[in-house]
Amino acid sequence: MNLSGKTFVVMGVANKRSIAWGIARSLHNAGARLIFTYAGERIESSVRDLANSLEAEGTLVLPCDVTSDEAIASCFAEIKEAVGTIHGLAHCIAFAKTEDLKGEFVSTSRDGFLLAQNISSYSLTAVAKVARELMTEGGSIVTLTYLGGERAIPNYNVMGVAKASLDASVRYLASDLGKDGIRVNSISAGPIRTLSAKAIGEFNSILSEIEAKAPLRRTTTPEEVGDTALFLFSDLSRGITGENIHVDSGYHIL
Ligand SMILES: NC(=O)c1ccc[n+]([C@@H]2O[C@H](COP(=O)([O-])OP(=O)(O)OC[C@H]3O[C@@H](n4cnc5c(N)ncnc54)[C@H](O)[C@@H]3O)[C@@H](O)[C@H]2O)c1
Repeated sequence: MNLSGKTFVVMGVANKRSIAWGIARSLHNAGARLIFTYAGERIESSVRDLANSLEAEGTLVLPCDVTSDEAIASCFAEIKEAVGTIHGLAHCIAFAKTEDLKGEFVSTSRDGFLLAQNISSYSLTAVAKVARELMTEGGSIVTLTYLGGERAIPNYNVMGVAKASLDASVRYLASDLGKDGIRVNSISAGPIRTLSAKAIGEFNSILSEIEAKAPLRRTTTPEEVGDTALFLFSDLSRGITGENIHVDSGYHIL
């Protein structure tokens, strides 16, 4: 797989456990140039350290809080100025209030519901709108979803509803952007212990269930997700758009 000469935006690295970091490493190993975006000064140094550890020329690290259209516009204006054209974008962003990731979904507040939808689902459309302008040679957009958007999974609650909306957005965006040669797909990752996952109630028991019952009898790694993203970013997947690929040791078939 050779992506040298191509530039990819990776949104959502927080630390070395982030799935976005797994995707970044797969892209980097294939020779791609990377642009990282992050939200909040709190994680800036961690993202910069990881980006520097790649020792790759031309890597950029830019702020982009996806709740702000102005922040998205200014981030992509900077990207345009620096590289002109991008070939792909990894959207690895989600957030919900901890209190909405346990107990009964029926207790979800209006605020909590809208917050999860805004950051975890609408942001894909907000970003695709501006990224499209930079994908002048066509492109590939990949987002991350979870089985909790297809089924009611205990504690996933408000995030499951946000993922269902994200999954539908993938189909509508794929339908709109196909004529520009831009493909839009998702990866439904099996549970991985990351910063965001820590907020989900009884996450350890979800991991144990996968180890005990998934066809492959093991949990998913960020590297496995990264390599599937690499496939979706490459020409090998040129006929695929609007699709969701489960990278979950086969758990979803049960
Ligand atoms: N970890 C899992 O088990 C799992 C499984 C399936 C899907 N996913 C999805 O993978 C994606 C990445 O999550 P992760 O598990 O790697 O956790 P993570 O905590 O490493 O990444 C989540 C990222 O979202 C970013 N983010 C939150 N609010 C933001 C905002 N307003 N603007 C910009 N960025 C913002 C955070 O800064 C962080 O970098 C998420 O969409 C998550 O739902 C995770």
